[in-house]
Amino acid sequence: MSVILRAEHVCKAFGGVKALNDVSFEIREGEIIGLIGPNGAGKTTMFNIIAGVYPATSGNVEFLGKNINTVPTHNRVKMGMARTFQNIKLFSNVSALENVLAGCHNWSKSQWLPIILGLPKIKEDERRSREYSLQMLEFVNLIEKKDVFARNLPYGEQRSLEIARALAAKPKVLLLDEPAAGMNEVEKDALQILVADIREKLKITVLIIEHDMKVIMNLCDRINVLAQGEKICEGSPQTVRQDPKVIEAYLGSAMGRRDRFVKN
Ligand SMILES: Nc1ncnc2c1ncn2[C@@H]1O[C@H](COP(=O)(O)OP(=O)(O)OP(=O)(O)O)[C@@H](O)[C@H]1O
Repeated sequence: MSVILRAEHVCKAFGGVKALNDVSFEIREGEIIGLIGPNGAGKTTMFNIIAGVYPATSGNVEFLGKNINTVPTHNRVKMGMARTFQNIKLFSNVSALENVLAGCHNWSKSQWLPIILGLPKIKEDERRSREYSLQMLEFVNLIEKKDVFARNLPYGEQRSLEIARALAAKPKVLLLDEPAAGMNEVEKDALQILVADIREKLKITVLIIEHDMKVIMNLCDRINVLAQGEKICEGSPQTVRQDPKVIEAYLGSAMGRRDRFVKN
């Protein structure tokens, strides 16, 4: 399996706060990789650097063998990177289908002038975008809700819709930022099946930030653990679960988290 995404010696400082210090890891094609750590560990900062929200202070990010340090976010999407957000960012006053359609824009060639002119090529593009969006809604089990406004969907379905919109971009890598946050146990089980299907059926590589240890341990091939901006462990769920540094980091940040590692 070839390396699809690589972070090399990434550092990020926000004023005096060192959010990331010399963090390196790589993701191979077809893997589901976890990025975990206690609150403030630097997970979202790492995600934002990978997605191009802001640059690293130093270090490199490579995607598909190319250094992307200076590639803007929208071009990373075009290259094959899509993400969801910790706080859901849907267009709340439009339908589920229209939300997913918005995710197709990076490969659909539709532009406003040809649409107004009603050119046949654009009609064909629109038809393909709509067809693909419906397929993605079906994939995340929301086809019945295609005409429902995003804001009227239950929380778990809003998260699924966000995933469908990211999938509509036809990514090679999907970045999921705390997809299980706020979900009940039934929704979490469905999420695990969905993420496994994204890898198996759509052949998309996944990087996932998640606080829910059961979800992470069940899904991931390998896990990278951050604490206070540094990578303290990398390995299989089994390795990470038993690593004293990991247990210590979680214990240090919130008493009781150790139980979650030991039991799950
Ligand atoms: N834009 C910013 N400006 C200043 N400091 C920031 C900024 N973003 C993050 N930080 C700081 O960087 C550190 C890492 O934050 P980050 O959000 O990456 O952690 P996290 O692991 O995602 O935490 P959580 O699990 O709570 O979401 C924290 O100390 C945070 O306060």
